[in-house]
Amino acid sequence: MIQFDEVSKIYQHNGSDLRAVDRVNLTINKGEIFGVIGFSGAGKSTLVRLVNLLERPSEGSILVDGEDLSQLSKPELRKVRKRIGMIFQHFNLLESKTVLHNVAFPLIISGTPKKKVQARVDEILEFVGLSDKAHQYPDELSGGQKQRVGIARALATSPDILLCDEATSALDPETTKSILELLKRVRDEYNLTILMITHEMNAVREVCDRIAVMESGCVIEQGSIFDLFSNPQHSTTKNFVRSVMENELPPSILSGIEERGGGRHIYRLTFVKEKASQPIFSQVSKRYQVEVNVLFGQITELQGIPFGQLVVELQGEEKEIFRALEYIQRSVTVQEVEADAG
Ligand SMILES: Nc1ncnc2c1ncn2[C@@H]1O[C@H](COP(=O)(O)OP(=O)(O)OP(=O)(O)O)[C@@H](O)[C@H]1O
Repeated sequence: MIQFDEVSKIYQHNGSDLRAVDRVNLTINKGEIFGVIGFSGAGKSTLVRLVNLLERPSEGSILVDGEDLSQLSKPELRKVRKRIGMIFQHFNLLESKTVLHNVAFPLIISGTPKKKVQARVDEILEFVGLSDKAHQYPDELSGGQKQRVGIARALATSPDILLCDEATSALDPETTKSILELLKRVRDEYNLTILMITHEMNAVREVCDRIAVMESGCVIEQGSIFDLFSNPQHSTTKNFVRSVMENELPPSILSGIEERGGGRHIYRLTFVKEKASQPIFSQVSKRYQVEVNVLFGQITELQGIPFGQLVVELQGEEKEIFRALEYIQRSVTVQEVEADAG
């Protein structure tokens, strides 16, 4: 478990304080894949580097499995760092060493006996699917293969925590997918806690259990993937969600309705799991004197679970519309669209 308690990192910039990380509170549970998303400069890299004390907090404390690493002596810290692996956007491999040597490196410097090194490297290269590349050099590998080496190296010392700093940002979408699947397998098979930072909403959507959104050093919103995708509160979160799911009513449709005038009863319905495929509208039309006009919608998957959003206009007498709404609300989340239509 990783706990951030009122953590700030303050740099000096042109003689004044720059709060790269600003009073952050976060709890990342054991075995969880936790994503931190934010635009460039939001403070994500600084946040992740605070976990293994590549940066020291200026204020607050970070507990790793209940232990405040900033209180440890240097030898103690070296020991603890073996429990925290890290992978990077540009892989940071030793170019003059083979794949085998790159993965063995953290084991060798921590004094692991030679026989054990060989066995562990074999095992971990097999896990990441690179057994046949053991004697090749990084520049003979694709980006995805290099990141697999990065992951193998990070896992060599059997850590409990894996920190991922924009691990898929240099990769094409297909390779990104395969690396994210590998990270999921890492969590599932080794029960690691994974903290990944990224500016790609697609990456967090694929693998994360929960996410935090950062802006100007602060965590502005956090929650489960479902919470943040179905009901983002902050405008920055809405922008990220929009980058992977068109969930706003297109202006052309909205202005068409406005031109027709009269009262508008437009709602966004969010369907999750099995409810995404329920024939709810035929039920509504049968039970109430209401017409359901679907304006816009899509069904997608979040972590393999159906997730849909529909924007509908309900037409009929006010009283009937409200009764119909009450019925719909028993199955799905309903929001009025006017609030975020602009
Ligand atoms: N060593 C440093 N000294 C001074 N300022 C720094 C230092 N490291 C980061 N910063 C500043 O802290 C802020 C947050 O930077 P950080 O790299 O953590 O953001 P980020 O969200 O990871 O962005 P990116 O994705 O572009 O790396 C930025 O304004 C950056 O310029």
